[in-house]
Amino acid sequence: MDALDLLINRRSIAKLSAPAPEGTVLENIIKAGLRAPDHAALTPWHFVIAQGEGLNKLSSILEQAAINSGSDAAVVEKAKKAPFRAPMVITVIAKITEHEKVPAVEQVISAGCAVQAMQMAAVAQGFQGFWRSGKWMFDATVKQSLGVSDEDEIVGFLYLGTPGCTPMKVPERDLSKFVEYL
Ligand SMILES: Cc1cc2nc3c(=O)[nH]c(=O)nc-3n(C[C@H](O)[C@H](O)[C@H](O)COP(=O)(O)O)c2cc1C
Repeated sequence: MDALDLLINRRSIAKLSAPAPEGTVLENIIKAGLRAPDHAALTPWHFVIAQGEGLNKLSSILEQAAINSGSDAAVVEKAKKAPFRAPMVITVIAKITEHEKVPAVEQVISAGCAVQAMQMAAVAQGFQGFWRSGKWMFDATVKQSLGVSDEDEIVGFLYLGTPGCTPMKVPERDLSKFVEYL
């Protein structure tokens, strides 16, 4: 797939089914994440891959977080079901290192770039993805259960799988509304 075509025409797909990427394809996805721009070579990335039994574990973690936060039954049920929207969910974590020249926000941005790169690598290899967030990213139960320390940040849940529909048309955007020249 042509790189520019991928960057310009990519879409996210929420409807994802099995199979999930595996083997070399999955390795390429992780490698793409590890090529995110990285000020001072801090490598501020950690990936927790859930598939199969891992999805059940993630589901239990989200369910427990919803219960602990006093959510009503519908919210607990929604949290419990969330991971099963794809055959694989990769939780992407920004591992923050204190550094005099690289503030935490730069490291979070780098981890965000990793998510984008991983989604693109999935698409380039015939799979698809959807970057999700939500309040559980910031939840103490979720962070603790996934081994995320207080100073580190979950930047997203990257859902990956085989596209279950054709992507929607790319929105037409008027460049002049987004760009100006000094
Ligand atoms: C940090 C981040 C978090 C997101 N979280 C969600 C989410 O929780 N739910 C959702 O429907 N879309 C979320 N999105 C947006 C989708 O991933 C997707 O980009 C959007 O549906 C637009 O589709 P497109 O990528 O095909 O343009 C998030 C995007 C980013 C960058």
